[in-house]
Amino acid sequence: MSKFRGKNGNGNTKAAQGGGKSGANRSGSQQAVTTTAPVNKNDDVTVEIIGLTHEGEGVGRADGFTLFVQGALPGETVRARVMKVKKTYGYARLMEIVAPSPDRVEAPCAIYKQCGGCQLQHMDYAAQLKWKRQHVVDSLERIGKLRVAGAVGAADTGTVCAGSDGGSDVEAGGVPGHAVIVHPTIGMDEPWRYRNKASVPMGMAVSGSISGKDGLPVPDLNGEHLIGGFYARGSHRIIDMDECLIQHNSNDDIVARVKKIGRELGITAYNEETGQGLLRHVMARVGFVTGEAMIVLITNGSRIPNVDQWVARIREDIPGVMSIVHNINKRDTNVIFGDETRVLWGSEVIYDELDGIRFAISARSFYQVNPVQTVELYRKAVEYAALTGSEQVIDAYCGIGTISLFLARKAGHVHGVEIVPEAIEDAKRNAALNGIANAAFEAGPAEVVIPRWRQEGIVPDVIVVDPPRKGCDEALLGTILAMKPERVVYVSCNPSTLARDLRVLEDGGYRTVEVQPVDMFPHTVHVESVALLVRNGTES
Ligand SMILES: C[S@@+](CC[C@H](N)C(=O)[O-])C[C@H]1O[C@@H](n2cnc3c(N)ncnc32)[C@H](O)[C@@H]1O
Repeated sequence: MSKFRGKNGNGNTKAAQGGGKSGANRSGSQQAVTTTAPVNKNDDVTVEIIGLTHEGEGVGRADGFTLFVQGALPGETVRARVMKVKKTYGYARLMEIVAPSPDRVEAPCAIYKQCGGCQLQHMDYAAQLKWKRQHVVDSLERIGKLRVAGAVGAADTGTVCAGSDGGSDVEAGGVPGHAVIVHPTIGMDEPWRYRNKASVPMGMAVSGSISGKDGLPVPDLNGEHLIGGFYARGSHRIIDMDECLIQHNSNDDIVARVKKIGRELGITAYNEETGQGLLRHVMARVGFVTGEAMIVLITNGSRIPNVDQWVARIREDIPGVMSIVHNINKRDTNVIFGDETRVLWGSEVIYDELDGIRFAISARSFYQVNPVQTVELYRKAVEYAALTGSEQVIDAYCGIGTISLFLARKAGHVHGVEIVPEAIEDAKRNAALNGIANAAFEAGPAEVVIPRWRQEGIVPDVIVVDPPRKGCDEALLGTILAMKPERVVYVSCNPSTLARDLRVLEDGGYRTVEVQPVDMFPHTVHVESVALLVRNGTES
């Protein structure tokens, strides 16, 4: 039962039923019960929250009308102010928690409410893990039309699909057939300070009482100074910050010091509206095992004024930095990196280790951001591959060869493919660095390279895929079906595209046996999973 009480003097009193059986969705493609919204902008309403969207917003309903309330948890009664009303749903701002959920905790981050980086700090960690598993289950059922063992259906478990991730056009509930086991999410013992990489956007703010080194005033840039932090929720407004509780301390320290040096040298930040200004992002990366750090200055221009001073000051002020890199991005884009990268000082790469394997990582290469959980994820992928030492394995979307080298320790031969040429250079270097001779790498789109490998006669026993959020290319899925490996191991950072692709593989003759969610991103809504598929008829 959800209660909505209008308070804006428009004469409406809202009282309504909530808790329908199917998931809410913003696109309105499901049955829209109400065409005229029973609430108006600026109404203060009391809402019982019945679920959580995949973006982490609480969901309340009135007569089938849905309100999304950021910061509210399932089971809570909250007072919220209606901010936006669309035809079949609206958004409301959390004003007061009338009756809290037992899963509610105090978010420890001082800027949690403004910052868009984390979405679940207000939820107990054990509840986050449970919710993430349910998110995977929902996606498999709704999008993949898979039957999940022991699943009771999304609407009964308080999870609501927001629709924007592709879950809107199918009904809740699984289909008859084999049941997929979805394991409890593997969480962290210490779910803070887990990120090894920070990519921090830079901006300008009106100067206050900022002083430079030795208390000297910083150069006057029309009364403004350099700031840097993450974007406010749902905007490109930068929240200046010096501490992020999910970042490794080294990254916080680096970004804070680089900002300070930048201020003292009179560096301007790029303004995405005018296209003027220099510094766009500062990226800091640290090897958890080695302690080696890399700094990347991403600028809107080829020349950094006082570059020698920059480098000298960074080296002087920040111990542990092994690599200072400059990347040039002059484009009007949200993409962080441009195409031109050069080393300003030190090494082109830093090193880190995962499960005893050493990796060289260059500025633009993908490297999982949570190394503790990465080891869990990769061990599970290797377990699912069930290698005996003789198998031919393809690792598609291999990045710098991380999973490939884990697999190579147990396989006959691993063929890795990745679209970023620098990452493939790193992968080759990494194989050599670890004395691994049974792994070869090729740069190019997986959907082009793997069909060619097929023509060349490569017959894989196992194919591992770890695509970006958009999932596997259709042509690649077709090639996997044509190559008929005994096992497919699918590593995914997006349950929606995972479910979509599992359906294609199931229809092509594979059976999804089990899925293991892994919490790579505590306190955010993101969840990583690894799925095992076997070819029908190859396993009882
Ligand atoms: C989620 S990351 C996984 C990387 C690696 N498996 C790891 O765990 O570090 C996805 C990778 O796919 C690469 N990629 C994106 N599109 C691709 C494509 N069409 N073909 C091959 N690689 C691609 C990206 O550059 C990125 O390195």
